[in-house]
Amino acid sequence: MNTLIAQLRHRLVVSCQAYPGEPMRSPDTMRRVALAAAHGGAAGIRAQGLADISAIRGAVDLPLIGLWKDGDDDVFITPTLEHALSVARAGAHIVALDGTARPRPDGRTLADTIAAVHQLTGALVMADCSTLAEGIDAAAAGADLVGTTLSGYTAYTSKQPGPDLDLVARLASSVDVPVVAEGRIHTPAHAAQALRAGAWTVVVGTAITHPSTITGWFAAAMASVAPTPTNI
Ligand SMILES: CC(=O)N[C@H](C=O)[C@@H](O)[C@H](O)[C@H](O)COP(=O)(O)O
Repeated sequence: MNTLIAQLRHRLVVSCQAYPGEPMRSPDTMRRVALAAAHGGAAGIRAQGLADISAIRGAVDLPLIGLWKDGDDDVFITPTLEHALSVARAGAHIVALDGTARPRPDGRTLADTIAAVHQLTGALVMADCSTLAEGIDAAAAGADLVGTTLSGYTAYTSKQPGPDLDLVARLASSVDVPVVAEGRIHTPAHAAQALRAGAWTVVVGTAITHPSTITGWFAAAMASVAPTPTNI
């Protein structure tokens, strides 16, 4: 077992991402968010974009999962081999890439892409999948970890309000590589359920590192309470 993967066993990975146009979209801000997550007990960090990956790698001494979201195509998470090599060279220990069966913009297969990342960089590969079949195929294609990241984000999967724990459980009993529970893990209880379902590690993003969304959750819950004469 690779030591980085062993370090993540039953531990929390915090995804530190801000989206285009958002106030927190800056490598230095994400570096600080990652440091805060490390301070709070995160065992690993997931980060998007070469500048963020590089800034976080220089500051936080934890396993780093890197990705590069690019393009308007269906396949947008580290869509090509060139993206994957850049992510590894920016400092990611683990390159997260689209692990679905959809055609990739550079025409390479998932297996070729994974083999080239291994050969040329020595980084590990996490395949972001949306179904059981994709996870099984990604493991067979050489992925070091398979994640449920894309469940609910492909045209052929439906988005549940919470995490896809059923997919976590079915993957965990079907593949020999560690399963990463990721996507809509919004509470500590969800994270514990994901471990019970067989996840090796759990990635939490929005619920820890995206204040705009979290603020929206609180505001919506409060807006749904109609004022009464006693609380006006
Ligand atoms: C589908 C997609 O693009 N997922 C991205 C992958 O890196 C991120 O936007 C998510 O924040 C991440 O997966 C963590 O999930 P959540 O924020 O739900 O805890």
